[in-house]
Amino acid sequence: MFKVLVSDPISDLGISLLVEASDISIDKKTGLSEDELVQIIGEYDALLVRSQTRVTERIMTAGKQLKVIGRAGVGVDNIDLEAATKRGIVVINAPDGNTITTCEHTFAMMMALARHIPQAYLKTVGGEWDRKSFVGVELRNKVLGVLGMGRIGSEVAARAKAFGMTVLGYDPFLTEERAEKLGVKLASVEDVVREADFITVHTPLTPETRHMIGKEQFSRIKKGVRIINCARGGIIDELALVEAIDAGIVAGAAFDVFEEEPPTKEHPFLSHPKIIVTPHLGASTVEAQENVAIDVSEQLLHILRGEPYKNAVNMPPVPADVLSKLEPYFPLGVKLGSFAAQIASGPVKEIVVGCSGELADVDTQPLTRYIVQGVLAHHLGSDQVNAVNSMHLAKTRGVNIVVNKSHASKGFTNLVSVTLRTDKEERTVAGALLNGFGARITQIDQYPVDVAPEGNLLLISHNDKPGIIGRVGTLLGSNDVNIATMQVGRKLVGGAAIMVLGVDKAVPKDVIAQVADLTDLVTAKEIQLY
Ligand SMILES: NC(=O)C1=CN([C@@H]2O[C@H](COP(=O)(O)OP(=O)(O)OC[C@H]3O[C@@H](n4cnc5c(N)ncnc54)[C@H](O)[C@@H]3O)[C@@H](O)[C@H]2O)C=CC1
Ligand SMILES: O=C(O)C(=O)COP(=O)(O)O
Repeated sequence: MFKVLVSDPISDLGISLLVEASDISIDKKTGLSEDELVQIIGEYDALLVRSQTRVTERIMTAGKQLKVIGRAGVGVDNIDLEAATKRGIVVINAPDGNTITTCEHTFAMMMALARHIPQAYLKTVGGEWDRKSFVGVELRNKVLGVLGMGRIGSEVAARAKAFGMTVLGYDPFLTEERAEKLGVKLASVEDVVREADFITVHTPLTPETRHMIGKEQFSRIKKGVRIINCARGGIIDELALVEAIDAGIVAGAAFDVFEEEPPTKEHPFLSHPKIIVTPHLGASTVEAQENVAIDVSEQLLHILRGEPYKNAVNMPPVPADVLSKLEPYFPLGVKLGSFAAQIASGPVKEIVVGCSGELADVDTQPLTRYIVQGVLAHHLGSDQVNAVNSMHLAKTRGVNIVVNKSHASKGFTNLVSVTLRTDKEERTVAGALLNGFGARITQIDQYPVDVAPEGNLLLISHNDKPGIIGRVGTLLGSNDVNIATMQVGRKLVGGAAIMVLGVDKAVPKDVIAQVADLTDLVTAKEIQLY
């Protein structure tokens, strides 16, 4: 008998599959503190949650029998994935079941914002008949900027067209062809900021999306814009938004999510007349809750019964014999993928994986999964992509995967390479495991290098002229950026060259811009590999 603990409000109908299963017993205990969960989790094989329960490492350590954590929804930012993976606990989510519901909530918020419905309601039920203060705006003929064109963003775009809106879409995976299919104009964040009358965000919260609309964007944003966030708190800088509204730049905002949930009573959104809020209700419909609970219950049963399953967010199942040969290459694969994703500009259309040397005789499919994970995680968020779901995600986003194998490995026992083909360019990174030295990046584009793939790196392309290294070093030094390692690569004396610097901390954006402005510098890009 497997014991399942449901610790958040989850649809009864959705989990009827579990309730009726003869090998499952279910306990529902919602609203427990971490201490209370730690006390009881030891007897359970599975934990079923939404976003309220924070599944911490402490809870997992106490969950000695815990085999699976099911998230009835999309975001798994409330679950410590690393801790789960370390313990072999499979984390599954239900990414498709609440798409439409959240999209519809976005429209509810957009229309409530355009027509001041919450504010007008409050006055009316308070006994006032105020028809002057709440003159709204139409959606028709307005420009809607959608940042994040995944499941929810694409549905929002489709419905916006029915309202007669022009849709500008931005997503690192949005190609010209897909944009055309969706009837959306492919745009940059900058285009959206400058042109949109309404902006809605539908990305995960990642280091890249955090404050993607912040102080800097508000300084250029179209006057009178209205902003909606039904994705994750923190994508829009909350304080900068309040300032922009108070300065008369932004006309209003509608937020379902907060940087800290629940927000404190003093949170400026809660008393602002131009900001409307809901308490993370995006996924809260009868239908969505049934859908996500059914999805996650089905998978949970498969996992507990040892059957194949989908949508595992964390655990890569690799056969033992293959694992022993390939495992050392998995971290290198993720880092090569991530490195390539960080240097390539434009939506990725194709990932070409090269495995040469002894690896040519091994089933390298699991390694490919890790490389694709590295590429996709840079944009989709490292909590959403893993070696189990990376190929599926690449497929659903129309990214083609090609694998080339060869016994010739340029003097290395094994060489792994990743080439990304985007709308704009083709970029290659290769690496190997060197005896006694560990993982190394051995090639960037056409240049041979020897770089440890870790920490903060600065990739500079420049003209091979005397003095350039000194100028870069002086500029970084004067900005308190310490250079730990340096590699220079070139094909021809005096020709195009690259420099890869390992630096002790993240380099501020303005310093990178100054580096890029140096004489004989072509580009400067920071790469983070963790
Ligand atoms: N308010 C609520 O109750 C709910 C919130 N959500 C949240 O909504 C968000 C979107 O969910 P889905 O559409 O299902 O996810 P998805 O994974 O299908 O779409 C996210 C998209 O964001 C894109 N993206 C990543 N970085 C980006 C960047 N820097 N700029 C622009 N786009 C970027 C990705 O390429 C991807 O296409 C997630 O954060 C999810 O947790 C989802 C359901 C309910
Ligand atoms: O699915 C998601 O990402 C959500 O944010 C929904 O959260 P919830 O299940 O309503 O607590």
